[in-house]
Amino acid sequence: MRALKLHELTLADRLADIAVDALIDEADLSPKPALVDRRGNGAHSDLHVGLMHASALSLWPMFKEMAEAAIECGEVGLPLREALGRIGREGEQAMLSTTHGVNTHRGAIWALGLLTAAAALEPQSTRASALTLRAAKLALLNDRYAPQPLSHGAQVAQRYGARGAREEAQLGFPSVLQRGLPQLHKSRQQNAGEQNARLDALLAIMTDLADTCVLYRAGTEGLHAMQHGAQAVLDAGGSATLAGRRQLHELDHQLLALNASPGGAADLLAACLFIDRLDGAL
Ligand SMILES: CC(C)(COP(=O)(O)OP(=O)(O)OC[C@H]1O[C@@H](n2cnc3c(N)ncnc32)[C@H](O[C@H]2O[C@H](COP(=O)(O)OP(=O)(O)OP(=O)(O)O)[C@@H](O)[C@H]2O)[C@@H]1O)[C@@H](O)C(=O)NCCC(=O)NCCS
Ligand SMILES: Nc1ncnc2[nH]cnc12
Repeated sequence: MRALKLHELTLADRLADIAVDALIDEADLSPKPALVDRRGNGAHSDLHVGLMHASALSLWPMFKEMAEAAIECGEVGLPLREALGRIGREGEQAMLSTTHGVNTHRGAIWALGLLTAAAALEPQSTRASALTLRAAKLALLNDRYAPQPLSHGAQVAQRYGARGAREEAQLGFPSVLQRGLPQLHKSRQQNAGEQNARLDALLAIMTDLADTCVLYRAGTEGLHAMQHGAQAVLDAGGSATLAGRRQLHELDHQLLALNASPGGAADLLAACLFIDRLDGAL
């Protein structure tokens, strides 16, 4: 059989590769506070890094199908939004059957699904601001077939009036654009090293996010601990410094004690890594 050459990969193949790579890089990044990483399962009794990898890989066909739907539709509109909703729901089922029912990547399916479709629509225009604007326009469209389950996010919205994953996308991913990506670039410029730069980007996202996972598990006490603790690491010089590492260690302990897992921030770090990796890749 003839070997497949790299240039024969389709745009949809390459976007699915980049999305899955972003998820695997997020899972592997260590030490993340109270999240699953290479050290252990963080605040999750039912997760480990191998399951995060398996979950990420199970989503490759879904990301490819989302990119193909965007190429076929050719524009932001209801047909594409509803196709993404259907493909996303099927992807969630693939994820749940891989993880035996554990929600590993629901938020990531949403964020990376929108960004993958936005990139496939205009592969020559993947600058962060243009890409997130197209993704936001998609997120603002109402999928008529979306079920309205009483998700953790919906319960938290009722209880605290918090903005969740839907609003983050509809606003054009401000946590990624205004926090994660600038911090990633800043820490790289300061020669923090790639892993520390990614940790700093995660912490920057955590400083301001209304993470519905944290709110659901640990209420406003958990959210304040996450936001203030993340800011304290950055104020101490970031994860590449000794003082910053001490603060990071402290944050890990505090969040574990509160059972507060910043899963939404982890998904948005994956979105950040996806956008970063798109630069010049298509
Ligand atoms: C439009 C949807 C986002 C609707 O989903 P939902 O109503 O569920 O919205 P949220 O709960 O607000 O968010 C969904 C997931 O997004 C992550 N997230 C949380 N906060 C934010 C935030 N502020 N910004 C961005 N993203 C956020 C989070 O995902 C992570 O949490 C997972 C674990 O959470 P949970 O299930 O609560 O698990 P545990 O606490 O561990 O449970 P227990 O052990 O206690 O039982 C974690 O793995 C991360 O993934 C939220 O879960 C959208 O999802 C939707 O409509 N989907 C349907 C189909 C569709 O359209 N798909 C996309 C097409 S592009
Ligand atoms: N590394 C991680 N740990 C726990 N929940 C997550 N959701 C997405 N990534 C996660």
